[in-house]
Amino acid sequence: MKIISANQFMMHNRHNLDLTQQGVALDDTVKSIIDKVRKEGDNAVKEFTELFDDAVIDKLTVSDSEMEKAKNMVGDQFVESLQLAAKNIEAFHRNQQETSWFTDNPNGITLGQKVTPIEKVGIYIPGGKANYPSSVLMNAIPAKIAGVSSISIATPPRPNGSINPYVLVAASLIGVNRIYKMGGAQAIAALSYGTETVEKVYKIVGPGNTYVARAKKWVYGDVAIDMIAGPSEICIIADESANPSYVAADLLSQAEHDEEASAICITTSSTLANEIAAEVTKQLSELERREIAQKSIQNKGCIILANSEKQAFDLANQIAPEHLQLMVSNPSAKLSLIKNAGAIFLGPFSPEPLGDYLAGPNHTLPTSGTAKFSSPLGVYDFIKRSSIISYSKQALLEVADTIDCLARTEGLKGHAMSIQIRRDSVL
Ligand SMILES: NC(=O)c1ccc[n+]([C@@H]2O[C@H](COP(=O)([O-])OP(=O)(O)OC[C@H]3O[C@@H](n4cnc5c(N)ncnc54)[C@H](O)[C@@H]3O)[C@@H](O)[C@H]2O)c1
Ligand SMILES: N[C@H](CO)Cc1c[nH]c[nH+]1
Ligand SMILES: [Zn+2]
Repeated sequence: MKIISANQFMMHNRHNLDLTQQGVALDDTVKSIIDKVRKEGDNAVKEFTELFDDAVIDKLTVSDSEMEKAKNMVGDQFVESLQLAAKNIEAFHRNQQETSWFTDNPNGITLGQKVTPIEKVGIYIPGGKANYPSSVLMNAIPAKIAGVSSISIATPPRPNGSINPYVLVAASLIGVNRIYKMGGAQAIAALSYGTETVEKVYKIVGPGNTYVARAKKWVYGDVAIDMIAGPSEICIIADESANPSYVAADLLSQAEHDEEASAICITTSSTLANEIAAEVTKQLSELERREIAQKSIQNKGCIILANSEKQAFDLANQIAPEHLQLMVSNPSAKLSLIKNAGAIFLGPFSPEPLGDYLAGPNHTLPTSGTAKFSSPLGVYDFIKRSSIISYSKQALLEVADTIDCLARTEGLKGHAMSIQIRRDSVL
């Protein structure tokens, strides 16, 4: 793993931003997939599924018998683990529930905000390079708590046309309405615009690779999206108190997701930097997904040698990583230095995978620097708010002249008339 200075990192990043050709090619691919699915519906989805997932699909939906078969394929330990994770995720997300509120004033004015669940939601569950039953829990549980009545899952099929049984069992545990065998940009397009089989949804949530993340960006506006939740990222700020083997393991935990994943460590200690680099090499050789992790470490991984603690935190805020681990002494005292991160893990015994599976907070998190303005997925992503305004006759008469003045100033006589007609009818 390369060790570079903060300046080298900044230069490299600037250089990377200039490499827009890659982004343009990705956009062209994604846009052409979306257009074809809009025009040709199911047939296009099936064509892309054959091309990208190597699977020939007859029916796009998972049948009841496939669900039953999946339940017989998974072991008790998995189901028990899933149940414990679900319990923690539900308990955490219940705190995010929002309710309608109304303010009643004595002069006949009632104002308020009505909270309504979004009716139809599509959840993308990745499935290209790994299987993510945990993402089913992370996305479907907050949707259920919010009261979404129609939940559709889209996830890519395996080459034999089936869906991973662990994903199906997780979906059955939470109770979703339908599961579609489709992945990538074609799934995002089908959920956004509908096809003969796929029901159009109002909002799409869930993580995915660069094709999925980019497709969500392109359909935004025709449907809502949660955020850009693309290839996984971890940034670890470590000081001399950190155990290099823990740091290396945590970096690799995210590198193994995808060649496009990013694993970065920032430290002021060159001794620690060398120890972490050596550990990464050692632990890489023990990984099953060695090739993916190795490419990710080569492409996007680095250890940055900062010249001060302030520079370390400034850099982390600039990167705005999906996951930020503080492997420093007294980590909670440093929380106030962090402005941008999807999830923050404090101390040596709060490693990132704890959050991926079990702790309770959501693992669907903003990537690519979007933690500067986005939050983790939550119950709040599955609701919308409507304002409530109710005035009595008397209350309206008292403000009629004020509204009249403002409306006429804007040159909107129709607005003024709407008030005047009421005032004149009661005077
Ligand atoms: N940010 C988060 O919250 C979060 C959470 C979990 C996982 N992730 C990320 O999700 C991603 C999962 O990726 P994955 O690949 O395993 O599954 P995926 O389901 O996201 O992607 C697989 C799909 O990508 C499409 N695809 C692949 N190659 C293509 C090509 N050349 N042209 C067009 N389309 C192509 C195919 O349609 C395929 O079905 C990883 O990057 C992981 O790090 C992120
Ligand atoms: N680390 C991923 C989010 O970037 C979530 C995940 C699911 N399973 C394992 N990891
Ligand atoms: Zn992970």
